[in-house]
Amino acid sequence: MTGAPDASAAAHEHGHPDAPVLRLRDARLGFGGRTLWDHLSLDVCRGEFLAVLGPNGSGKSSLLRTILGQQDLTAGTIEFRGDDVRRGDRRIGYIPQQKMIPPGTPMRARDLVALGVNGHRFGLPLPRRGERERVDELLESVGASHYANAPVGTLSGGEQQRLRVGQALAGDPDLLLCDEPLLSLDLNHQREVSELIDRRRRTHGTPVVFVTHDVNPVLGMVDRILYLAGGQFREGTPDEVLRSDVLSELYQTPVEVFRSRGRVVVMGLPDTHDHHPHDDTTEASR
Ligand SMILES: Nc1ncnc2c1ncn2[C@@H]1O[C@H](COP(=O)(O)OP(=O)(O)OP(=O)(O)O)[C@@H](O)[C@H]1O
Repeated sequence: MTGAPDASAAAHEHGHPDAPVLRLRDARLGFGGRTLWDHLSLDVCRGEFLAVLGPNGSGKSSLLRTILGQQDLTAGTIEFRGDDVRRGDRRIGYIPQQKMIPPGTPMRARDLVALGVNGHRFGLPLPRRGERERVDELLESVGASHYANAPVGTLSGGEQQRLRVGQALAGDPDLLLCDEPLLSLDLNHQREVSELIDRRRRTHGTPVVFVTHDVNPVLGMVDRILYLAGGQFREGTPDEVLRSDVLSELYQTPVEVFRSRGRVVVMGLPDTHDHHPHDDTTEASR
């Protein structure tokens, strides 16, 4: 070490534009006798797209819950913008799995987005006029203006999911958490919704933590992968992690990773209790 100023250390000071937005140090999460992940140290910086992969039950959603302050770590620390995470922080936007809203639900498309703006659960409501303009702006930003007044239960899964993206952007978030937001969407809607998320990252630098079983729809956007399995994890670029040797070591069984036409295909995944039961070949990462 020299006496010269350490630029990378300075950049990690809270308030510095390059300081990590999210920082975990030596983090562990376990339930009962089971450890989901341990010694997890991770920085997520502005503009980054982190995909979180792994089989069922590996702790992907639980990781999001710790970031949302809904789940305490068993050990270690987690900070969002230099402070301990706290529940209900509006600076974190959350996009859940797409679940169909039943027809007949007495709510228009714009009402779903408005929930993110007028914040039934958070803070003071905006004046109605400002609220309406903000909702219009958000509807426009997710390409949903033309169905703004439609009953939400009559919309397709992809249309509803656009609204959830709009709702998540309402608080002008500094971090976007996505929990399998493309699940059960067709390929076109997968592309549209993932592009909306990626656009926010590119225009505002909002980092994205994206939980998914299938990395392929977002492979071109992903900077880094956190792959959880069997109480262990691997972290790195897609080229560093999505490799036969790395995943074989992680799963402790031979796994083969192929690239085909820009897609990742993983073969030989163990048929464990926490793995999707129906296949041992998948285009992705289960
Ligand atoms: N509060 C809790 N108490 C006890 N066990 C829990 C709790 N929350 C989660 N678990 C367990 O931790 C494991 C990981 O759950 P989690 O939902 O994070 O997995 P996941 O990787 O998101 O799985 P999936 O892909 O199926 O959504 C599961 O076995 C779950 O039952």
